[in-house]
Amino acid sequence: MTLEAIKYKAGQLQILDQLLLPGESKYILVAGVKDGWSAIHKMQVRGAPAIAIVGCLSLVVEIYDKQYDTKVALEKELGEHLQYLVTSRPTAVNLKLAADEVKDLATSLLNNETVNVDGMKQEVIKSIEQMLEKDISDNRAIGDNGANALLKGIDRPLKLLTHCNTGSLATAGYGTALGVIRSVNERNLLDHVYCTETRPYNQGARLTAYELVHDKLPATLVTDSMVAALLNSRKIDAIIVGADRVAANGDTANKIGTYQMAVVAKHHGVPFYVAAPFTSIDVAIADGSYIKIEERPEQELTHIAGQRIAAPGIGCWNPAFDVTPAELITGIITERGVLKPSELAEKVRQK
Ligand SMILES: CSC[C@H]1O[C@H](OP(=O)(O)O)[C@H](O)[C@@H]1O
Repeated sequence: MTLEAIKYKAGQLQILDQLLLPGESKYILVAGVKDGWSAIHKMQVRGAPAIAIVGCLSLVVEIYDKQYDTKVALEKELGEHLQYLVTSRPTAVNLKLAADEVKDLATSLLNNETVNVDGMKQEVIKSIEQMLEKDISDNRAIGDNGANALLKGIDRPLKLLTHCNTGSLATAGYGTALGVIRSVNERNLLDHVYCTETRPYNQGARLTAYELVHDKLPATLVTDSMVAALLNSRKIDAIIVGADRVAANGDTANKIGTYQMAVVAKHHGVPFYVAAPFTSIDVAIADGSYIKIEERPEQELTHIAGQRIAAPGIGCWNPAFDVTPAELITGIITERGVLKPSELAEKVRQK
């Protein structure tokens, strides 16, 4: 079993085809931005941070062996590729923020007369390659900050519930919400983790269960519809989920089903945490009403592994995400600490 979603070295990029998991562990080559766009759009690679890293690394693959006559030509091509890549999936903000950073770097290098075109290309490649290590270090920090928050005032093992997949298969490694669960376990204070199957793409049943079994964590798979019964019958200490886009007021877009879990958590007095790096926070939007929610093909709802499970002819609605209002969120666990939703915008501006 492998948990490395992304394999990159010196301009060569491969991704673990997550559409085949858990049955088959197969890497596919990403030979440039068209492959990158397609792999993200088809969800062969998914997860907000992983989408940003694979999108940008596909750009590195695209330009790695190319020669450019001028910095203007290089900057123009970078902008065109990045504009294309960000159309692969609309809800997670990470790829857009990463693309903006690369574009800003390219513009800065274009205007720096001490840098030639080859130097500009190498600087852009280096900045993107660094995203891999930074994501892993961010996730480790999120894990520690989250474990500290969940265990504050508690000296017994925890029962936790999570949704979708937020582990090594959604990031460059370790994970966000699943990283917190890993950090709690590293302190020998994880009693049990419950993961939802996360219909219709089944990231929980196919991917999170895969990671939990790989790590030999005490875990139980439940259906999305069991969350209320689970909180009503077993003492769950906290729910912890990931994020695809957090607005300035703390409203959070995450996998469909997250919102109703937050409502149930409120009803049962269970703390509800979002774990996300600052690369998932979009202070350019005031609240969750501005977040575009991706709608996916109905086949993802009507079929499982190519087998039809829904009556032919039935209409379908398949939003991939929903928005949890900030007032239902206990805290947002980031690499820079655990923030109340109301503290977010100021903390991000402090950069
Ligand atoms: C670590 S962010 C993971 C985030 O992304 C997932 O969505 P998808 O599988 O459609 O890319 C889900 O919302 C997770 O919380």
